[in-house]
Amino acid sequence: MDALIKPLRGSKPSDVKSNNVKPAGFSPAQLDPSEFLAAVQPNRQRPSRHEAEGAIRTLLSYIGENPDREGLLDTPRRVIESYDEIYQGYHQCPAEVLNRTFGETAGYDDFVLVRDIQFTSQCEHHMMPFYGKAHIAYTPVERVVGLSKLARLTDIFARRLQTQEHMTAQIAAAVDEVLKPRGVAVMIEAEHTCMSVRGVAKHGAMTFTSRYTGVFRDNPTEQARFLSMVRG
Ligand SMILES: Nc1nc2c(ncn2[C@@H]2O[C@H](COP(=O)(O)OP(=O)(O)OP(=O)(O)O)[C@@H](O)[C@H]2O)c(=O)[nH]1
Ligand SMILES: [Zn+2]
Repeated sequence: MDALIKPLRGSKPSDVKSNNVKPAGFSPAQLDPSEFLAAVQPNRQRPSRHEAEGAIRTLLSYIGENPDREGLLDTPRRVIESYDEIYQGYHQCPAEVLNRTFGETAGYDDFVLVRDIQFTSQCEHHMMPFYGKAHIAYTPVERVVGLSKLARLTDIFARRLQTQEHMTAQIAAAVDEVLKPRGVAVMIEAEHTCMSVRGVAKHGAMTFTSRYTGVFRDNPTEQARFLSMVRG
């Protein structure tokens, strides 16, 4: 558990010398929560910022551009800065945000649902955005977590290269592992730009994924209540 509470990496995204980051491989059968939370592989050499900006110059040349023309001179810097932002989840610890809980709940024992948590993530196949809403419910045992922390948790996993299935499972595993509730339900609905602005080019197609544990998995009534509240 200690390893989950500590930040995944000690370094900031802007550090020049630090370990490389890489999402763990995912197979749907992989149910060990610690696997979901250990999302980075330490001890890999991370390229310097200068090298990363050089890679963007290479890409600019590849698409047929002149990286030395005035309008593109600062583009490699901007792109790497935007990468630091949209991939900052590799440097944040899911367990840390869920650690602060409150015990004065006057015996509240129903589930807590935070619906419509908007997020943007990046698909790991094309490095293109997918975006939508996450709905997260859990049935607390004595202590509850601050509501904003479920949104922060969503962002931590969204700000990594993802598949929607992996992100759904990771959120559920993190809540399960850290809060140890009676059950967790996570549903994500999202549009993938790799499917709308390129390739098959189907605008508006929405993908739904869900993951249930504990009472939401075992009790059809709880699952139905969750679904009806998510649908509003
Ligand atoms: N299951 C899953 N698939 C995804 C996700 N994001 C993107 N994909 C899909 O990943 C697949 C990659 O397929 P490939 O055939 O390897 O790549 P591609 O030639 O670019 O595929 P097309 O998108 O069909 O042009 C595509 O079908 C994408 O729609 C996701 O979150 N989950
Ligand atoms: Zn994609």
